[in-house]
Amino acid sequence: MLRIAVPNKGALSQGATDMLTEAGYRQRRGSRDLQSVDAANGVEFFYLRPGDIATYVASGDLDLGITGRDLAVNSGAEVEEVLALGFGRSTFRYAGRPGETDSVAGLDGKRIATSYPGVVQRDLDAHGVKTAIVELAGAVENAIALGVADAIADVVETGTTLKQAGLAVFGEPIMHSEAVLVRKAGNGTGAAIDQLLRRLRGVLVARSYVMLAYDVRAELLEAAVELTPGIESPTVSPLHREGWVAVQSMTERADLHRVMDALYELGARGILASNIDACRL
Ligand SMILES: Nc1ncnc2c1ncn2[C@@H]1O[C@H](COP(=O)(O)OP(=O)(O)OP(=O)(O)O)[C@@H](O)[C@H]1O
Ligand SMILES: O=P(O)(O)OC[C@H]1O[C@H](OP(=O)(O)OP(=O)(O)O)[C@H](O)[C@@H]1O
Ligand SMILES: [Mg+2]
Repeated sequence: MLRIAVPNKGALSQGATDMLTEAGYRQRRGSRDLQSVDAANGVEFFYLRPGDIATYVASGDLDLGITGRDLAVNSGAEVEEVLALGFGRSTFRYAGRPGETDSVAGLDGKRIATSYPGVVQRDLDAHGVKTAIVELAGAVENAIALGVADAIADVVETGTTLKQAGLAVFGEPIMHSEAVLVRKAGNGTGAAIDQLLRRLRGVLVARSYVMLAYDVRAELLEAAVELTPGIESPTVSPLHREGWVAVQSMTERADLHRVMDALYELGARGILASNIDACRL
């Protein structure tokens, strides 16, 4: 059986469970279950704290894990990314009181509070700055006002928490993160892992593409296909109406309305977009 670690709670938990469910895997029934078996697919899931997952996977006890890229780096565990999963996106940034601590060089000799000391130390070393790290479990934005640190480094998603604390980001983003599938560094794959990867890639494609169908006069086909090249090649079928063809092509969701408008202006009609529920490419 393939053994896979999944976040048991927190910012990545629901996204991970949703993605595995869409990929056809049976997930745990209750939010307190620590393990579940999907016998039909030959997979056992272990629900662990997201920050611990890279450590379990690096030890070789579990084959794969879903965690945050920032959490994996922070752990220092020897894992490698197999697939980026497109949810749980965040940036990791320095922040301080505007006008007080507002540059990375200015951190020298100061105190920085964070829940991700591994990520921060790596970045401070790269900048050649010596800064005392104050490790806190959370609500790091309070650390400056409460006098335990001069600056912070934390996950920023919308920026609302920083704004409410009167803090501003400075320096370049330390890292961009999202949920990732990891395996022990140097481990190969096998048929079972390859099948899981195909399923997860199928979910990513189904989420980011739609199936676009339209009718167009045959002489406009080449111009239309330039707008909708698809992934491999569009399907073109004859229409009963003389001189017209029907086209089907996978189109990126993010681009959908621009492409539909351009097709309409070109002369295409009956332009329909539909969701893809699942796919294997
Ligand atoms: N708004 C957010 N807050 C926290 N983490 C986020 C957010 N958006 C995305 N993430 C990502 O989620 C992961 C952190 O999840 P985790 O469950 O450890 O944090 P949490 O939801 O703050 O839980 P806890 O407070 O119990 O630690 C990181 O990979 C982080 O980049
Ligand atoms: O940019 P924003 O959208 O405001 O999101 C980022 C905030 O969310 C997280 O905190 P969380 O709610 O997990 O609390 P914690 O600090 O106690 O972990 C993170 O640590 C930031 O504080
Ligand atoms: Mg948190």
